[in-house]
Amino acid sequence: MRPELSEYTPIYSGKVRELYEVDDEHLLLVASDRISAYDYILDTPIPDKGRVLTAMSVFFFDALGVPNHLAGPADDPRIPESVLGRALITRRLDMVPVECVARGYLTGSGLKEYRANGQVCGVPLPEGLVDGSRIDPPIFTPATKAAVGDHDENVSFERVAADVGLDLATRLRDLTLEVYSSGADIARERGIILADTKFEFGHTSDGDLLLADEVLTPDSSRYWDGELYEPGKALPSFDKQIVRDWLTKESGWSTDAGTPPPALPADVVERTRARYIEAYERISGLRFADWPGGAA
Ligand SMILES: N#Cc1c(N)ncnc1-c1cnn(Cc2cccc(F)c2)c1
Repeated sequence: MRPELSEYTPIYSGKVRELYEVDDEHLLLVASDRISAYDYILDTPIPDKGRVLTAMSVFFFDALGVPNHLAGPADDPRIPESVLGRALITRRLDMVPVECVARGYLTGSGLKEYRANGQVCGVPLPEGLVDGSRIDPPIFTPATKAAVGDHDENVSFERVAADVGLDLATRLRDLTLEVYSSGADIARERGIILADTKFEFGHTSDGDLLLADEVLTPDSSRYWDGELYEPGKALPSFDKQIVRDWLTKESGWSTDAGTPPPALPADVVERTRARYIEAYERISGLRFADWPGGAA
């Protein structure tokens, strides 16, 4: 008999995820079906988004073989039925207060910084790069965790070293670039570009540094369709572009409307759900139908 979610103490609620205390040593990390666009949490959920992104994290945790915070399987008996398939039991860690970002392509806030001063987080880049240019080898572009509702602030490696010490900053950088490169290689072989990603790490009570949070999901990474990739062209998001295009080109809403986006039509929801499943099945080579928590 599985416990009820109400038996666990909620300790954090993010835009699309929640964190609960299971016991002194363990947490329950829950991924919702909520989707965000243009800094809004949309009213319409995407069915199975939480389960697909949880399955993606588990695939990459297993594939990358890096010591991590997972403390049980996807069907662990401590996981309540109501969140089965979109929740994981993890070890409770002392989290390192650094958003560990790796970039293999120039876009977003990195592109904005580059256009202003030719570098990203203090890392100089060659002249002449454009939106979507490959950065090879990838670069470590850390950020400080923002308060709820704010954007993270890009910081230099030197600032991270000042905050957490040079040894730990160096380990965070090396691990971030190693894990990103390995994951991006796996995805690229299957036709999906992981342009960038954000990792979080934490320490056990024994002082071991573990990879935590979610790993290489479409919510923590930019997913691009490898078949469409060419530098200099605004690159659509593999998973979110259907929603973005409907909102800005068909719904009558605009990003400067000052009002929340409208509810999504059923076909946009279903096509978006299908894109998440397609990304998972292409990258993992597994069937989403085999993942726990599906309709009985
Ligand atoms: N992972 C992890 C983790 C851990 N293993 N131990 C202690 N703290 C965290 C932790 C704290 N904040 N977050 C972000 C986060 C993740 C998921 C859902 C949320 F609501 C919020 C993660």
